[in-house]
Amino acid sequence: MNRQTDPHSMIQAPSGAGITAGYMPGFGNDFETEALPGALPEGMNSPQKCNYGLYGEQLSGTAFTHERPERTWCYRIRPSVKHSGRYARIDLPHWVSAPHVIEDVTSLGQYRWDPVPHSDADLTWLTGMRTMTTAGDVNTQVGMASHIYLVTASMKDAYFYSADSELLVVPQEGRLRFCTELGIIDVAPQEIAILPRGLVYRVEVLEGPCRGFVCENYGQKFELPGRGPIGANCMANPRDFKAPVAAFEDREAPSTLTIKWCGQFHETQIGHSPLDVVGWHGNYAPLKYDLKTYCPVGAILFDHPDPSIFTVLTAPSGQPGTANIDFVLFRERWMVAEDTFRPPWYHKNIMSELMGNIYGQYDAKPKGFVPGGMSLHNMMLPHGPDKTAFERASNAKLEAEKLDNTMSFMFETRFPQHLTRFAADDAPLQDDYIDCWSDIEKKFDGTPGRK
Ligand SMILES: O=C(O)Cc1cc(O)ccc1O
Ligand SMILES: [Fe+2]
Repeated sequence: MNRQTDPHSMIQAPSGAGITAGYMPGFGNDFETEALPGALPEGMNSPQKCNYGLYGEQLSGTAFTHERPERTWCYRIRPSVKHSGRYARIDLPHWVSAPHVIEDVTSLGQYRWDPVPHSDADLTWLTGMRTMTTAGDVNTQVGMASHIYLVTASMKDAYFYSADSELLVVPQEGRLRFCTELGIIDVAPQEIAILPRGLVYRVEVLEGPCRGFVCENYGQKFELPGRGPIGANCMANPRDFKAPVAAFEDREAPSTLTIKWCGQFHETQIGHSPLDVVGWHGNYAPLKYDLKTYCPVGAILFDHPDPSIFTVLTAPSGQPGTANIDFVLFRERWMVAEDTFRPPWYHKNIMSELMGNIYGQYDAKPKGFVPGGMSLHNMMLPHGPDKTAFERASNAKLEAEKLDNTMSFMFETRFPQHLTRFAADDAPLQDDYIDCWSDIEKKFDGTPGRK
């Protein structure tokens, strides 16, 4: 075991070979991992004294009485209560929580934004978060918020956790490192990270500038969708999700811990790094997932299935089949359906659809929906292919065609999404978006026959 001498570095298990992220496969597994041999007690959770003088501490992500509890036992250098214990309210005006309905902002509409540009400012994970929409209510743990992050600076002696939410991070540009209590997760575009509620972490820039999307889930955790008749394979496979191996910092340094709690931000001071968990076991852990391992299943003869066929993760709302949030991925795939209008159909949906483009071109919108850009088709508002996509798809010679150079996603929630002031006024809203449908022509002339 190598002990790093750089006070900012982490001791890494099991190789000690420096700062690299190591992972264990599986979604919802009961993991166990230790950065020093014997850090985990054998066969029990609360020995009278722990090895190495560690403190045992449980992080509960579900009620104690939940029928399938999600919790992790941490063995750490100091218990988490060892901070100043005084919380001072701070302002992060761009990170907004539901309910947040602004009187003079109209959320009813079809909206699309160009990528939010970077600025010259040094922005961290906390100061670079820009809320676009909110839905539901953070206080009752229902709904979500969508954010864009613009991050150019690492957090230094600064840590964060959200008591309000689980964060689903979808990078579009740059590479980020999440140094968490339970280990290190690195993410790049075409990967995602899931950071559970209550987990403390610091975010570092590995390669900047970084831009991406965040779905802040106020409700029940994301889980893998039941695959029903599809069976046990394809879509997202559990083994492709990776939890980090234990890694810890033994570092004395005056530090700040920021907590998001009921939509407000509070700071407290701490004299050491809180990333001091030497070993842990349990099933409540951060994860990463490579979106390129998502195996899409689709129509192999005719017609266009509902986009739920592309669900990567779903966060239940308590009403079966009606998610608080579905995370849906539109990636490269073959289009083979015969005598079929292949792009998404025109539709209205009770769910609210917020989309982001990770790279390439989306089939329903060949122009205008660009990488880093977002769109919102809110509850029960009609949308569908633009004029160009419609004409092309209804006249194309239907051969097997590979949809290449495409990766977009959707955060789809059962709740209407409300625009923030930033989304309405500051972000690059495309005022002419709805014109993409304006010259769709009337083809009906009363005579039968396909036109
Ligand atoms: O609106 C969208 O582009 C997303 C979407 C895609 C699709 O294939 C079917 C329905 C749907 O809402
Ligand atoms: Fe849609």
